[in-house]
Amino acid sequence: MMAASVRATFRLFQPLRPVPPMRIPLRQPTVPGRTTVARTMGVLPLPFFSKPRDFSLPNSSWGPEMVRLYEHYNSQCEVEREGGEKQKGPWKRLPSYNRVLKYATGGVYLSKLIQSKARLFTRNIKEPGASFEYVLFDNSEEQKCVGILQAGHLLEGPPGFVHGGAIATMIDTVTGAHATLLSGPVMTANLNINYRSPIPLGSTVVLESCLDKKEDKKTFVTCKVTSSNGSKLHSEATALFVSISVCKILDGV
Ligand SMILES: CCCCCCCCCCCC(=O)SCCNC(=O)CCNC(=O)[C@H](O)C(C)(C)COP(=O)(O)OP(=O)(O)OC[C@H]1O[C@@H](n2cnc3c(N)ncnc32)[C@H](O)[C@@H]1OP(=O)(O)O
Repeated sequence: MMAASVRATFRLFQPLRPVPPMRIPLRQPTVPGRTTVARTMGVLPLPFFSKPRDFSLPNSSWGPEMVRLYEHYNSQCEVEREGGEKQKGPWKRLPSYNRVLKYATGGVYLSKLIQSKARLFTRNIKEPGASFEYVLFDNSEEQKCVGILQAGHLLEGPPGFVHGGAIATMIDTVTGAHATLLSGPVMTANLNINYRSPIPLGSTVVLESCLDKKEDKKTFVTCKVTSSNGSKLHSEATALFVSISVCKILDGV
């Protein structure tokens, strides 16, 4: 029963809403004479009431190429018809938050404390521009998903260039989001990357994920990472995502 209602709200594997956070202890000393209600309000987590931050919106760290590409796709999310009426365009920007719903146990050994502190790997560094600055756009008609990435100074691998693991992370993120939109909840089963040319630290690159084929539980996608003007191929990848049942996530097995 519980699983069914959770399943309904968990459609599309939505990691998009904030988690009602854990109760946190009062930092200030308890005021003598406060009512029970007032004391309860005192320990209610503030973020519960606030709107979650969408990390895929422009910020001051974005360079001109990042902004240009964002505007290129964002302008195609809504198009103006004759007569000035607006309608949905071919692309859709995917919002991005740093926490996911915690219906899943994430493994039976994961403590409540760890769960309350969990953050999405690609969104866990607060300083704007320091690590992964990215935004995803989806084109369902063309079965394509595009990621625009500005790689910050904390992603260094070889001196002056982006770490291969960081590139893999972003390929997994773009293809994973794409496969989720195509097939519902999935896990990465296989990710195969050819690194063709290094990505300069601080530069902006484009990741393009395309559906290759779908076979039963399997969704195969390909991904190319190119320079912002498309002239240089940095990496190419193939990925296999296997559909999983929501119960698998819920039960942590
Ligand atoms: C807007 C949204 C944003 C969403 C934003 C999300 C972005 C982040 C995305 C990050 C995604 C991740 O990092 S996920 C984390 C990394 N991945 C994992 O930890 C996965 C660990 N592995 C597993 O849990 C499991 O092995 C699974 C789920 C992958 C598969 O297990 P299963 O469900 O039991 O499936 P199983 O029956 O064995 O296999 C089904 C079919 O797939 C094939 N198959 C299974 N594994 C493989 C494999 N490695 N290579 C080839 N083929 C395989 C089998 O042969 C079979 O084919 P046939 O016989 O039917 O032909």
